[in-house]
Amino acid sequence: MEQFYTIQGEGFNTGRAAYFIRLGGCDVGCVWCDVKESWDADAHPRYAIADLVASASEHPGRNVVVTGGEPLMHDCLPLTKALQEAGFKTWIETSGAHPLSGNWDWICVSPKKFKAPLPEVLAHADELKIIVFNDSDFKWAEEHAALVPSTTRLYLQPEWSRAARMTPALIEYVKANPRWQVSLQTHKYLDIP
Ligand SMILES: C[S@@+](CC[C@H](N)C(=O)[O-])C[C@H]1O[C@@H](n2cnc3c(N)ncnc32)[C@H](O)[C@@H]1O
Ligand SMILES: Nc1nc2[nH]cc(C(=O)O)c2c(=O)[nH]1
Ligand code: SF4
Ligand SMILES: [Mg+2]
Repeated sequence: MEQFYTIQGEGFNTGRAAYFIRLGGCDVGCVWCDVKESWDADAHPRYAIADLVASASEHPGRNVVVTGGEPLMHDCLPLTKALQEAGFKTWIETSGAHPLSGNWDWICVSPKKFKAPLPEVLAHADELKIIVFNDSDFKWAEEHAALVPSTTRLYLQPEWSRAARMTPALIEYVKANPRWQVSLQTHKYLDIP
C-alpha cells in the first residue's frame, strides 16, 4: 500500500529508525482501526520485492517494519528473505489472525476481539501489544498474556481516540501490575508518519 522511512512509534522498538512497508488487505475489521484505507488490497498498487528492498536501501536505517493491513494475509517468506539477505532486520506488526509466514527478527502481536489470534502466532510473539479501548480490555489483556511465552514483553497501548479517557486507568494498571509496560503511539504526538 505504502512505504515510508520514519521512527518506530510503538512498543519495544519505539524511537528506532525503521523503513515501513504497509501491505494492503485486512479482514479483521477493528472498529477503531487507524488505517482503514488499507483493508481493500485491490485498491492499492503492487510492488516488486526487489524494488521494495531497493527503496529501503536508500536510507541508512537497517530495520524494516512490515505492517498493514494484516501482513500475514500474504506469504511473507519471499519479502523477509530478500530483506534479510540485503542486511535488514525484519520486524512485523500483526494481529495474529492468520498463519505465520516469513523469517522475523521481531514479532509484535496485537490481538483483536474482532478475529481471534492463532495460538501458533502467539507462541512466537516477542511482544504482545494490547490496545486498551475500555476497562474490560485489562482482563482481556491478561487472558492473552497467559497464551504467550514467559519471555514475551507485555505492552498496553491506549486506543487513540480514547487515549485521554483511558490513559489514567492504564497508568494505574501498570503501576499495580508492573510486568506490563505503557506503549504510546509516539509518532502521532510527534506528527510524523
Ligand atoms: C494498523 S495495525 C496493522 C498491523 C496489524 N493489522 C495489527 O493490527 O497488528 C498496526 C498497529 O496499530 C495498532 N492500532 C491500530 N489502530 C489503533 C488505534 N486507533 N489506536 C491505537 N493503536 C491502534 C494495532 O493494534 C497494531 O498494533
Ligand atoms: N511511526 C510509526 N510507527 C508505527 N508502529 C506501528 C505502526 C503501524 O501502523 O503498524 C506505525 C506507524 O504507522 N507509524
Ligand atoms: S487488524 Fe490491524 S489493520 Fe486490521 S483492522 Fe485491526 S488494526 Fe486495522
Ligand atoms: Mg499506524
